[in-house]
Amino acid sequence: MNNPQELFDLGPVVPVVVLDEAAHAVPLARALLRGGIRVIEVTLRTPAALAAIERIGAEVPDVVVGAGTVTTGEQAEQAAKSGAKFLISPGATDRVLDAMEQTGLPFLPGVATVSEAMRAAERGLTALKFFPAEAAGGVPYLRSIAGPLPGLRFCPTGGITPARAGAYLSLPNVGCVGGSWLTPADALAEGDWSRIEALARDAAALR
Ligand SMILES: O=C(O)C(=O)C[C@H](O)[C@H](O)COP(=O)(O)O
Repeated sequence: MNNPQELFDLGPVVPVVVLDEAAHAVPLARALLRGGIRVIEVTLRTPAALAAIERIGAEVPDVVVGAGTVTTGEQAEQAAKSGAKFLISPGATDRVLDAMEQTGLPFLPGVATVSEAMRAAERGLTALKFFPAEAAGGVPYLRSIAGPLPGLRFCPTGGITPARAGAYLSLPNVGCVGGSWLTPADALAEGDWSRIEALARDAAALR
């Protein structure tokens, strides 16, 4: 995969995961895969994240694993070294954009305003994360900007629930949605993989 638009073809929902234990990475990825989810965003918010990315890449090759919460250039490099197949950032500073570009990996920079989206487009970036989706205006916002910014497609993330996801996915400028609801912290802590598999199955059927 080298085009970020291809991320949108991996399925309607990108699970956003916070992993405290690298040992949970492989059983989690397998549970998501059994439920029909082929993509996973491991957020770089915990010390276990890079090892988790490495393990999923090595042991669950049918899942496309990427890194989320990329907020520094160094994190972009580290994620690429750990085998991340894509990068996702909540924002779009020049430094982070440069670093993500340098990895050669497909990436989704985060934007929340029209000017941010236009700045990204000026760099040739047309696949973007819309974050924080619900707080920044949600479905009506994305619908409003589809006219003036017809070349851009978004992965809205932030505050999206299974009940809200369908409305986003019906918009022409939405490629997929991201969310942490598929991997609740208590299910992860308990190793409740069947619950996660069921949540994944419902999410995979969303579009
Ligand atoms: O970590 C990142 O890169 C982010 O930008 C934030 C996450 O995508 C959201 O926190 C997920 O949102 P929830 O589904 O509301 O939990």
